[in-house]
Amino acid sequence: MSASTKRPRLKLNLLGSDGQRKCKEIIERPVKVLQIGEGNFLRGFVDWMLHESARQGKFHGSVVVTQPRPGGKAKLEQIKDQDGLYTMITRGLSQGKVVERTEMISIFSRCMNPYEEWQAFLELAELPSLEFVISNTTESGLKYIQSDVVEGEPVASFPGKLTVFLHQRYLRFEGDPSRGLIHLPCELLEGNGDVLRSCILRHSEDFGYSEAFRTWITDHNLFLNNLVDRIVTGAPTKEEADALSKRWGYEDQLINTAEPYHFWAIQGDEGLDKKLPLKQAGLNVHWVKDLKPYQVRKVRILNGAHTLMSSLGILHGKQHVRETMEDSQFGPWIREAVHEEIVPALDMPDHNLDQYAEEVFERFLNPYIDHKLQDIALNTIGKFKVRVLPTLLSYDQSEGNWPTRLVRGFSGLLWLYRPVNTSEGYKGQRLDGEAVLLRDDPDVLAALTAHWDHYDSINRDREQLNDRLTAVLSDSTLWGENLDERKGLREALLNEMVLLEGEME
Ligand SMILES: NC(=O)c1ccc[n+]([C@@H]2O[C@H](COP(=O)([O-])OP(=O)(O)OC[C@H]3O[C@@H](n4cnc5c(N)ncnc54)[C@H](O)[C@@H]3O)[C@@H](O)[C@H]2O)c1
Ligand SMILES: O=P(O)(O)OC[C@@H](O)[C@@H](O)[C@H](O)[C@H](O)CO
Repeated sequence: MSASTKRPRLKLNLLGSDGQRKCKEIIERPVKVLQIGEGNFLRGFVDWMLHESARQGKFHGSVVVTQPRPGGKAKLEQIKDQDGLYTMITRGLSQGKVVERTEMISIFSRCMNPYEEWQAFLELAELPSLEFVISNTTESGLKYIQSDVVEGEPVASFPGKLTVFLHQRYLRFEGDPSRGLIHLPCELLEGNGDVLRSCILRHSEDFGYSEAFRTWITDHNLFLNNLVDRIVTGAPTKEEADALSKRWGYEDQLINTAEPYHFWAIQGDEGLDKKLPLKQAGLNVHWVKDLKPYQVRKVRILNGAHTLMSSLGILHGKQHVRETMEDSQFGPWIREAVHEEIVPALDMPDHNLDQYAEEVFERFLNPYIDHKLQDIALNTIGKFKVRVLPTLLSYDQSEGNWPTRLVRGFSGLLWLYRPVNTSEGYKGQRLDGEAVLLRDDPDVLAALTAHWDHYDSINRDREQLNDRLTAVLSDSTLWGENLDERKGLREALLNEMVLLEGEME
């Protein structure tokens, strides 16, 4: 048995009288939030924010945390086992300076497994103090899955479960308009609030609930579209956790880590900050009238730069974002691509895009995070279509020519994604000849494999390359349109691909 396993588990009674008093003071507050999801992100973002606001005496409530699916109750058990406590480590660069902060988060007053405590879960719906439902169940969790409701049995899906929960509340308070809840689904889907409301309305029809209930849902519950942004990296390495445990004298199995940057844009009335006092607690939370610019800004600049650097970086043997940003050629190239090609194409002068881009670069350079290009490259064709291609196409319209860096990034992606189907999956090739596993939709990879079939990269025939490129660009199932019809694009890409071909060893 290692020394660390002998240390006691984090519990309230290990904190000393002052620590206990501070934590209890928050834990014993009335339940204001039902949280669906116990993952790293919610604990490192929303719960951390609520705790900060509570600590400042602004948010007078606590959170009941529940798990969103029948499997994976382990984390919930761990939270229960630690009296709801966990340590949050914030670290990275902020305005050029290294930040490292450790906080004890004590916002959870109860943990509940709705699949084993269905009745108790429904009883929460009857709490007069309840005001919010917050979730993050990944893109897979926030969707309508047809199901039936059986008295006394839990519904599996998150929206299905919430429908029964809201119906219980509606009945208990006899449709009182003031008892509706504020819903903040944090899943990374455009119009996440609208998606949740429509799932609930659909389930309520399936479950045979009344029209009056549906009116109460629509008129007296708020479903707020919102955009979250923070890189939450979860547990530290085992070695680091052991070292921390030694220093603290107890073991925390729920240590969470995140970057200092945090941003939450919520489409809703600023007056709601009275109920959810996050902005007034100094947190980077914005109540906005129109979420779209924030979404576009994040997807095109942050995610766009990630997608742009991933294929070209992998082709050149790079592993991580920071390493790519620190490279004397790639670093300036990415910065120029963003400032000179992505930002101008957005035409959003009032949104401090260049400043946002600089913040993004600082986040990319976070010395504590090794963000793998391979992970970012997962499903890259679909991501490129949404995160980079619209910029490339709109730049063309406004400037009348093709942006050289985005074209280079696109050619890197096309060069890497010339798949060969092997027994280990579809593989591409780096410039040094090393094989790279390509992780994308099998249909996408099969289509690309067919387009590049029998391509002879040894003899370097420009005409043959031109033919293959024509086939790939014309495949509108990949790009949403026939890109070969875009004047001059194929020629621009062809020139870049010939250069890449020349760099192959
Ligand atoms: N970690 C980050 O930096 C970060 C930043 C912004 C957004 N996000 C998004 O947040 C989501 C969760 O990330 P995380 O870091 O908390 O991961 P995590 O693995 O710690 O948590 C995932 C959570 O989603 C639930 N879940 C997974 N599949 C589900 C399904 N099919 N139905 C219902 N629930 C399901 C899990 O039970 C768990 O509660 C991801 O989709 C990610 O894109 C993460
Ligand atoms: O999470 P993905 O796979 O959709 O995209 C990869 C990254 O661009 C993404 O994880 C960002 O780091 C994140 O969106 C920052 O909030």
